Amino acid sequence: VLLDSFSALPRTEYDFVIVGGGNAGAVLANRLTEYSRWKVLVIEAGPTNENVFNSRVPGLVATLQRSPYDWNYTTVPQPGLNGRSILIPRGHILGGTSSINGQFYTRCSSSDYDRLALNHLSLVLPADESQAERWTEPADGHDTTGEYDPRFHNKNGMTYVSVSGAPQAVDAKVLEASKQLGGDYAYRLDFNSGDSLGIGWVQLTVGHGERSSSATAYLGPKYINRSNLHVLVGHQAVRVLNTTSRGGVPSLRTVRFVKKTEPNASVHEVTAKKELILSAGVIGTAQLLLLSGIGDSTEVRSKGIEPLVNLPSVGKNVTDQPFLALQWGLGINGTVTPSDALQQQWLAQWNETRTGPLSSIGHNHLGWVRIPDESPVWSQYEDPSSGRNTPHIEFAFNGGAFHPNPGATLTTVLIGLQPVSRGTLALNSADPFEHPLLDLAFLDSDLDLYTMKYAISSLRRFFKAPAWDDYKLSPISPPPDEDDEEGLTEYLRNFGDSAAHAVGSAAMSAKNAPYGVVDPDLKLKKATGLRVVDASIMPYVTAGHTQAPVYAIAERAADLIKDSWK
Ligand SMILES: Cc1cc2nc3c(=O)[nH]c(=O)nc-3n(C[C@H](O)[C@H](O)[C@H](O)COP(=O)(O)OP(=O)(O)OC[C@H]3O[C@@H](n4cnc5c(N)ncnc54)[C@H](O)[C@@H]3O)c2cc1C
Repeated sequence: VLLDSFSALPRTEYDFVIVGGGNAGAVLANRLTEYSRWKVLVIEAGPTNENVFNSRVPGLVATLQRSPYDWNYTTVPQPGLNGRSILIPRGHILGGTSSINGQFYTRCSSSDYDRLALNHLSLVLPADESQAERWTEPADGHDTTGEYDPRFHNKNGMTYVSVSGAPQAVDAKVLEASKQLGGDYAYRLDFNSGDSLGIGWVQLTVGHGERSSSATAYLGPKYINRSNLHVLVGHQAVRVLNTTSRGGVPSLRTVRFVKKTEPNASVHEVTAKKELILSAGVIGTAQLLLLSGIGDSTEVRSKGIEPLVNLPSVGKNVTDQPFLALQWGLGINGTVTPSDALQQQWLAQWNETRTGPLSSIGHNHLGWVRIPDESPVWSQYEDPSSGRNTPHIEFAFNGGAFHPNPGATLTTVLIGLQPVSRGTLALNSADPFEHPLLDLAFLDSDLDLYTMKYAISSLRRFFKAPAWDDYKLSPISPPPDEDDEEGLTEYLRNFGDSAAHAVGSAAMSAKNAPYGVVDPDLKLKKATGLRVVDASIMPYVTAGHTQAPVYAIAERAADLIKDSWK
């Protein structure tokens, strides 16, 4: 049941209280209320996703950033980006970041999951993740034979996943170049099969032309209206409280929260009889832990907060992937430049039939490449990837127009998938409404710089395939040549950005490890009553986009929680 005021809550004790109705939180809300005797409350800071039109239309994704549905975080000045501060979006809406993200569905590699599989959190690809997936046909209903491998997909899960339903002229070029070059660029029938290397068709969390988020899938009408589920939107958790009077191991089952629009009005508290679950995301979860005195005791005390659990790893180890967009002009006649009139036409088509360019996101292929084993870089650095089926870099191609003719420009996105730079999240102050200090340490490591340079040169090699000849591609604001090491470094520092895949601020570690925030069963170390389930628990970023791994973690966590209490 969706609620927007504390006074509408019938009780202040629930079996489970989940902070954050985001990508992971919505999964838990659904799975834990499958037991009708368990009463579950979700506290979500953002508004409901219902009737947020731009979140429903896949192709309007860019309009959700810097909107009321985005927390609008900014990093501190990044030395690796020549002192620039960059925007870090996060979903501030039911469904969390799955309601505002790019909708790419990338499971990453099977060895990424093996590496996450510390003891109990044994994620099996695709078993755990596939509970999330509801494979469906693309919006345009085209024949998808040869565009994915049905052996790896599940039609009976929750979140719609489909290949793109809006073809572009550039698609044929990408495939032809892949065929001509082979090797690193060979066609991969399905990069969500556990082996992701090569170039293949994108898979998107889109069903019947609409975004499928954790909110539309796991909190759709037949779930959110369960009488044992209350979803309180517009309320922000500000502190976790210790309810043990006896001293000793803290019991962290009570959470304090306020209505976002009236932060100085009443402060409310609810208690979980069984567990309090933090699913507030890589930024929200770590900030809430620190605000509660859970973190490095000296650091929290310096902000005027009484230390509660000394866990110095809270807010450390934050890992995000560097990103670079490069544009290429086409030296041919007959290209299409998207205009307002075209956009209106596309919108009308979407409104009428849920088809057309806005039923997709502009990227129809992704490429996944490894830095070769014989690269001299490996004599200096350890390979940060989880295994030999795992890429170091990703390319995405956006052809600029959904038309028989190509767009006037081709945009390529490059991502360094396995960064070794590690950042931090720290409190700015004890005020829960002040954004934390977010330092993602982009391009601090020389290996991360090398990886991005490798991505640029690999992309240039791809564009040397004869398939591209008749497009007469010319780079717009191009990076310097390969042999200009310093110029390339400067270019990356001036134009590098975030892929928005941060993880690791409340990382999982082995049970008796002297570092880490949660045990492999995702319970907070040195306390009882509290689990963390979201992207913050990932000690490494998986080699791809992070929503599919978050679904897998949340589904697995739901099973662990059910096993503990049923
Ligand atoms: C712009 C963008 C594009 C992306 N594109 C892709 C993509 O195409 N494919 C992909 O796989 N991944 C993508 N990602 C990453 C991916 O979506 C996220 O890693 C993932 O969804 C995170 O899930 P989560 O459950 O950890 O957090 P979230 O989904 O962010 O959930 C956290 C929830 O907690 C709420 N919250 C936070 N603090 C509080 C508090 N104190 N009290 C109450 N509620 C609180 C938030 O409002 C939010 O709803 C993208 C990310 C961004 C930002």
